[in-house]
Amino acid sequence: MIAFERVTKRFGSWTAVNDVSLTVGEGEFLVLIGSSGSGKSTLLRMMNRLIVPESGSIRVEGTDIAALRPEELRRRMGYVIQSVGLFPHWTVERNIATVPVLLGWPKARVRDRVTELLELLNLDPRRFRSAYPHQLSGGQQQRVGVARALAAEPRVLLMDEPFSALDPITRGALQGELAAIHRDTGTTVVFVTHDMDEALTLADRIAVMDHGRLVQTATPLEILTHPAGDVVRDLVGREDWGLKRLSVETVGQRARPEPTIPGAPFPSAAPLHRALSEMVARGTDRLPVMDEGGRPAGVLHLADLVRGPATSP
Ligand SMILES: Nc1ncnc2c1ncn2[C@@H]1O[C@H](COP(=O)(O)OP(=O)(O)OP(=O)(O)O)[C@@H](O)[C@H]1O
Repeated sequence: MIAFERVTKRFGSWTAVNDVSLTVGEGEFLVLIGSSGSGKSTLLRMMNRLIVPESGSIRVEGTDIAALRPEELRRRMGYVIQSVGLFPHWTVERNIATVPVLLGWPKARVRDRVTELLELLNLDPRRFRSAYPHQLSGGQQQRVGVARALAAEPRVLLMDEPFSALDPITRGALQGELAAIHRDTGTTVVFVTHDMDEALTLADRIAVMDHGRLVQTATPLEILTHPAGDVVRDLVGREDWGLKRLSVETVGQRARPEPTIPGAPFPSAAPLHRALSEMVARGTDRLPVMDEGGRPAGVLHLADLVRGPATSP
């Protein structure tokens, strides 16, 4: 879907991105992570030609983007940034409709799409359609920003620290909404963050950057169990490594196929660290598990949380 081959970008004598090769698969959720100044945003902005590399090639769906007009490329890619960047004198509806209007969609189709997106992002269309950005909370503005980026059904969504200015509750809610949108639409997502918990929650694969170089690209579980070096180890953090380890596997992956037991059933899709918290809260060492259809799906034992692949902080 997106292929970087030996891409380098310099600003004067500073090499912001250094000889990076990276492939993002169709429908993949790739998270770029690294310390401040490591080159994440520069790498992301090269995907929609906001920044042009010195050398190397970037192909999107097989086409070298150097051969495409930037506007054409950007209309095919949604882009969400931390500061949202909504047009202040436009209503929510007009903000979301920006690209569909540019593309000449009929009015009724634009209106239906805005309604659909507001509902998808949990914003009541009756209340928010005609509101102006300054009348919205930060979380609501960010939801509108995501809706706007999705408006013309882009195949790629580029997101640069989109939720980092939000409080933890709103941030968690938006992460959940984004994960659902990704699952339901199959949109390819490239997401920049410096928060490892956010990366572990959202990513199919995590690409770790350090001083302009790509130091590891791997699944969340591999990043945790086989970090490529101290840079990755430090990003993961050594203190609550065990809880992070539990956050990348689901209850369903560890539950035993046993007849269910009394008690409120716990969802099999939930991460294991939530099950641990639930056991502590309930004062129990076993939880009945249910699948997405509400059917019994075995029992999770406390002992199941400490078995599994070898660990490596
Ligand atoms: N337009 C520019 N002119 C000069 N230097 C730049 C420019 N843009 C980025 N840089 C430099 O390139 C390096 C990488 O910047 P980039 O924004 O990609 O980092 P980042 O990993 O996204 O950082 P952060 O997490 O702080 O946003 C930094 O040292 C930055 O100062």
